Amino acid sequence: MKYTYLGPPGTFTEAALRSLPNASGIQAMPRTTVPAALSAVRSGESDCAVVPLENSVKGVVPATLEELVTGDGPLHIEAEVQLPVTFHLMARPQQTRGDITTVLSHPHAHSQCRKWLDLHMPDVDTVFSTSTAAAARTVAEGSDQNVAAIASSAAAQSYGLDVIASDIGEHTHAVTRFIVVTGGGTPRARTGDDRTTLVVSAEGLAAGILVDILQQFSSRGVSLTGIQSWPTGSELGSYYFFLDLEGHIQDPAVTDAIGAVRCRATAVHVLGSYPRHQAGRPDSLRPQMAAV
Ligand SMILES: O=C(O)C(=O)C[C@]1(C(=O)O)C=C[C@@H](O)C=C1
Repeated sequence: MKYTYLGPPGTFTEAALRSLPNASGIQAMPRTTVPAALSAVRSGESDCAVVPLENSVKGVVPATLEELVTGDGPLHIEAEVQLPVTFHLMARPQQTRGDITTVLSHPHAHSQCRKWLDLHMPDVDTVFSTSTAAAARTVAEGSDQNVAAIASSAAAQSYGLDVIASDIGEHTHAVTRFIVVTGGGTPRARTGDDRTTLVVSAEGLAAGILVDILQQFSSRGVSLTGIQSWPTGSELGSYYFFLDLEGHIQDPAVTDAIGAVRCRATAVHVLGSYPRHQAGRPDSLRPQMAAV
């Protein structure tokens, strides 16, 4: 099985991929951006992509949401993985904090460490990179001694950097939710502890439509675990709604609620029903995944 992921090696996304139950049979193929990892799935170059979707501190990862909501071609969420993310400041060996004038990182990682930087290194410049590991690699391979990266301990090891400040994130227990995306295929079997993700478009519909849509879930006892809006691009105030809910598309209450939403919305696209992440659950991915 070929899996593209947000690389290079050493990203948190790679750690999520390596935590999958079928990881030993995966050919991991790093890509520079989330859209590139997902495009490979659409073109058939890879079977699956692992990408970050949201973080407990800084919220949704915009590049992933945009691709799921507006990208060309079918994408299907097959599984989710939640991983703790711990950020370290790292530099070339022998560099100290006082030598550093520029800090590189992914915008999501940087914003989780901004308070620490403001307090301890208020004068450094920030340069954004495509991922935390890309930042670490740039620091390791570049000629500038005065740069540091914010990345994982795995990235420090992979690129031969020294950690010069540990655990500098705003919240020590930050968690990122990653998703495994395929180009289609059969829905995951119901486990009894599932999540369903869908995109609802209510473009051009009357005021109050969002409340009406949400009521279709609450009146049937279906809990929403997340809602994000993404602009349709047609005019200010026009949105797609990205919904996460508890339950499987085959649960009667979920089927019924989605049917009622279809009657009200302009379009409904179910992105997937899949087991909710549980720490240590060995069956987050079905064993027959290899056959997808
Ligand atoms: O850059 C990485 O290591 C990633 O896997 C990306 C990413 C993100 O997109 O949010 C993943 C988790 C962290 O919140 C920071 C960065």
